[in-house]
Amino acid sequence: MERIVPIGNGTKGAARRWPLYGSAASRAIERQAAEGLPPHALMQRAGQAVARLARAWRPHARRVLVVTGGGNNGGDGWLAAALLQRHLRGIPGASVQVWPLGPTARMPDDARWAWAEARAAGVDVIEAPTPPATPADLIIDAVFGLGLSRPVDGPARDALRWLHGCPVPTLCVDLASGLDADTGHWWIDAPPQPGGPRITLSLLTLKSGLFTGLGRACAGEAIWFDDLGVAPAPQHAPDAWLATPSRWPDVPALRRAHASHKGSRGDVVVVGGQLPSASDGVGMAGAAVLAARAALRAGAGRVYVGLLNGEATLPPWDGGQPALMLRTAQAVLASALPEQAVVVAGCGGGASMAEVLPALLARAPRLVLDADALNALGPAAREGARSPAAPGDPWALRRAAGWRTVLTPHPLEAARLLGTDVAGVQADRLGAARALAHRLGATIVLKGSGTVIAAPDGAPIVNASGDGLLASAGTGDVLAGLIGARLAHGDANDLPAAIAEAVAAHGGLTQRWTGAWPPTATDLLD
Ligand SMILES: NC(=O)C1=CN([C@@H]2O[C@H](COP(=O)(O)OP(=O)(O)OC[C@H]3O[C@@H](n4cnc5c(N)ncnc54)[C@H](O)[C@@H]3O)[C@@H](O)[C@H]2O)[C@@H](O)CC1
Ligand SMILES: Nc1ncnc2c1ncn2[C@@H]1O[C@H](COP(=O)(O)OP(=O)(O)O)[C@@H](O)[C@H]1O
Repeated sequence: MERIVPIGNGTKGAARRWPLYGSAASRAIERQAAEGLPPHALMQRAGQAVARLARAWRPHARRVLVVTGGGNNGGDGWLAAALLQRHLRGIPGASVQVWPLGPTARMPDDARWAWAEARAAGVDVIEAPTPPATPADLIIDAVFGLGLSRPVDGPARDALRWLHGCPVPTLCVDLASGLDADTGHWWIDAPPQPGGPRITLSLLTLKSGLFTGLGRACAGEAIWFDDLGVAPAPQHAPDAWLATPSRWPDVPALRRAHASHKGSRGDVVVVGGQLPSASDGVGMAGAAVLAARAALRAGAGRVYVGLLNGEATLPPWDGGQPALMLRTAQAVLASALPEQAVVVAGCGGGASMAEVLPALLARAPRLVLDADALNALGPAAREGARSPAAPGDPWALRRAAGWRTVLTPHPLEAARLLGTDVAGVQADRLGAARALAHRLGATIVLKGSGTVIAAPDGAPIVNASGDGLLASAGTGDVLAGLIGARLAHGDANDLPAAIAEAVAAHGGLTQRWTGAWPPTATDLLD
């Protein structure tokens, strides 16, 4: 059994990728494993793992309530109840109660066997439609796991609303009941915020839905994993990969590179940051400066900022980071920077972004598109790869030339590109990122809790670092700058993996934060 998140303090430790599986692949792995094992072996291992973690997490819990459903997730709960009952037997005041939601008569074989074990162990079964009045020190949520793929209503919904709002430490078996294993969609019409401390133990496989969408919000403070002694066969391809942690930027390696110079670290140019004009008074230069500062902080050799709106007066320098080279976007376009540097375009670009975007698409072999550059993408991008491509279609030209295009949308920007809404994107973030990657032949970084990095080929990567402290203006600009710096460092043959390093490092910035006040985007770069 291993703890997967939160990532330990050794964030610079060995990078490890975990395979993530959806429900179909998990079931296939389970079927194949079960064929080679004695009856009920997997459920026995699952129940043992649940009981072991429950005891380790809450060693002083005396009154345990196990809430079970009618499938094998419930079966895991029944067996854990049997084992905890044996462990607590004879301790004054100790009790293990099971509250089954719905009839136990039609349970699958494994679960029926576990139910019989629990009855034989003498667990107390609550036969009531309403939650037990007896207080518990620990709740085990074993209602739904892989088997949930539609909204929960009726008595089950009421019970789950009670369970999730309960201020009692709760261990979720496989998944918090209500969470979709594939997507991280939440199937209950009540907020997924846990009422008390909570952890989740994923069994057999790590499910994709645990790490993106509402997965992390529902799973609690830690996600544990027990593979039940099963190694998936190679034919079971992962649906995604969990990336944790990042070794980049590798400060010791930069220190050791005695023969290096600023040119060998690579150049980044940020094009964006609309300066306020006399007519509209709207300025967003700070976003471009944040991206540029992030690129510089992460070790890019030279960082330029091309600010938009030539009518306005260009600030002479950035007082916080005078090493940045400020100029107008027109000056950038008049130079060879689009060809030579990694171009990060869009941060704070506003409506002016549309004026420079066509030139950047046509000239920049390494291009990161964020924010207003995404909003300025024309119908060619929305329609995606056309066959045959219209003459001059920049996307077709970029694909043909093997140029690198990275898009970093947040869910609303992704929704605009896909012609859907935020709910549509969030309901299946892996699917949305894959769809955009296919459509554009580009690498997509779909931001949010469990950022998804998807290329046109291969399984997406899901980022495990970061938390709610990132939810403030400007942190996305910082990410765009970090991705720019990572690409400028070279050695990005595996583009999604290189981007995942930058995304993981970005999330790691909040992990280091110890201040009493939440950090601003600038604080993250101190
Ligand atoms: N069989 C085994 O040996 C193993 C089983 N495992 C456990 O088994 C789980 C999967 O078991 P199942 O496939 O039986 O699925 P679940 O137990 O997750 O769910 C199936 C049950 O939920 C009910 N249900 C589904 N959607 C509902 C809705 N919207 N409203 C009300 N009821 C609903 C179904 O009628 C059925 O009773 C895994 O998540 C895991 O916890 C794992 O421990 C691996 C080993
Ligand atoms: N709850 C969260 N958990 C993890 N990461 C988050 C969370 N909220 C925001 N982020 C991250 O913060 C960044 C916000 O980016 P974005 O929405 O573009 O903001 P802005 O445009 O203001 O900079 C993204 O990298 C996103 O993944």
